[in-house]
Amino acid sequence: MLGIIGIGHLAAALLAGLHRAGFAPGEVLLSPRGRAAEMAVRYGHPLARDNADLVARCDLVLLAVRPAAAPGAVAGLPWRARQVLVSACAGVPIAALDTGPARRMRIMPLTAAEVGASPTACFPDLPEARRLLEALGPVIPLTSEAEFEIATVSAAIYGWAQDLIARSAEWAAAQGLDPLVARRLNALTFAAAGALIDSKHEPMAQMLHELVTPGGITERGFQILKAHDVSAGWEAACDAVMDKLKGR
Ligand SMILES: O=C(O)[C@@H]1CCC=N1
Repeated sequence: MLGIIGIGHLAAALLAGLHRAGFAPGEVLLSPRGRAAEMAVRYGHPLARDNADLVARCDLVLLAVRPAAAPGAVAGLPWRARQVLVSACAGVPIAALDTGPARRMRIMPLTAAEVGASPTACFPDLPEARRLLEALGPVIPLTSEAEFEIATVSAAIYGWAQDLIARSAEWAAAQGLDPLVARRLNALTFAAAGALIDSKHEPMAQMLHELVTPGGITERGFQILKAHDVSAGWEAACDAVMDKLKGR
């Protein structure tokens, strides 16, 4: 059975993704706090008495509490060998999670798991968690915890991408486009850029070069973005996220 400790926004998205992928009510046990009661009613999953009860009854335990609470949430529970803890807590090193004989892995799912579209970074890639991860979207295995940490920055980029979509849609709506049309157009435009790049192997710079018509509209916008040093700001934001992750 899969147990989930920490039923907040992320777990709610993951539960929706699991439901969509066909996980049955009897396959998932929820720790009783946060939004657990609401999720139990929505999907029919039972509630554990407490975290010790959950760990005693589950082979796979997903941890989705706030990072600062992660070490305390797993310490002192009745962990056994052949059990796996899957931590979705950004920036919390494996070494900070004391699970005794149970194995540990880290994942960084996105809330798009709700629609089966989360590219979920993981380290190490333990087969016991494969069915769980594949239910959420494409699995991106990393080969070291240092690599995984770099991949974790994408979870912040995901938020910035949503902000760019929101601002582009708001701009278009302010110009007179129907707000729902603007929202859909911009969401699908960002998704389209990602889908094309992910489907090809040619250098991204070459793809962009082919896209940008000399003297055209994309080039005009790039001139303004460059004048505002947007690329430098973006890189500085990524650096700051990395520093924060390392400080946890
Ligand atoms: O902002 C955060 O720290 C978490 C990780 C990625 C999204 N939310």
